Amino acid sequence: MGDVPLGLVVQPTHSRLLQHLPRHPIVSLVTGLTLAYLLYLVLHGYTRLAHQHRRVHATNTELRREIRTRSQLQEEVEWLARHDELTQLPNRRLFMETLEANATQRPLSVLICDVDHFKRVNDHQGHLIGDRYLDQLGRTGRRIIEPHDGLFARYGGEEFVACLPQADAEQAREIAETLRQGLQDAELRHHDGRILTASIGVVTLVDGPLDVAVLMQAADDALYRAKAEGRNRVRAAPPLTAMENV
Ligand SMILES: Nc1nc2c(ncn2[C@@H]2O[C@H](COP(=O)(O)OP(=O)(O)OP(=O)(O)O)[C@@H](O)[C@H]2O)c(=O)[nH]1
Repeated sequence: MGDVPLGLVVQPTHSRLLQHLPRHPIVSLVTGLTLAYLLYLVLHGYTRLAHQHRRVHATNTELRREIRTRSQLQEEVEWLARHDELTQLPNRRLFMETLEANATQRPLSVLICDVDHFKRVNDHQGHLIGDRYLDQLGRTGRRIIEPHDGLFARYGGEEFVACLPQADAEQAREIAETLRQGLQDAELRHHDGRILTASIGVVTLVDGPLDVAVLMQAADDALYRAKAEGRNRVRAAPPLTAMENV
């Protein structure tokens, strides 16, 4: 007191301390265990969720890959339905569809081109060389026909066809002659050194409705004449008008 500082010392007695210990240690234990269990549940749930998330992600990736593969296959199937695998050219089906799509175009010309004595190539040089020749003839034909807004297609075997919307009889004949010359200039040779050639039949629908069978028959007749008259030449059918085309 006065200048002497006043100090206060608290010293609980042993019995007092015992009074503040939990009265029910079992309650504390259960609470602790419950909390630990809840923590375990939370952690376990989180781990399971993370695992499921990874699985869903992997399944999604796999699904996306599968969809990509299927749509590529689908595109391939659709392409093959309208193209020739050997030459990559449009096939007969696409050619026919193109004709139908141009049903109202006048004039509308068609060429049929048949390789001369092609059997000899297969017989003397083998089918593989024959295939390679068809491929090269296809490329040449495409290069010549497409700039005229035409479609060059493989009709089957060693026969090719071209659809030339808007080409009149004179133009179609000129294009056919360019094609014949171009195929010859490709310089594909028979076993004896002779150059491989082709014969071409041409027809033009001038007016009247399109009858595909009539048009193709007329082109075929012209081709037959080209063959009969010595091959390696172009022959044109008389232009088809409404009168002839019925
Ligand atoms: N290598 C090969 N040959 C084919 C293919 N398609 C058809 N050919 C062959 O083409 C030949 C056609 O022969 P032909 O119809 O007798 O006609 P050509 O020998 O060309 O005689 P002409 O038409 O009368 O000038 C056959 O030998 C067929 O096997 C093909 O995809 N690849």
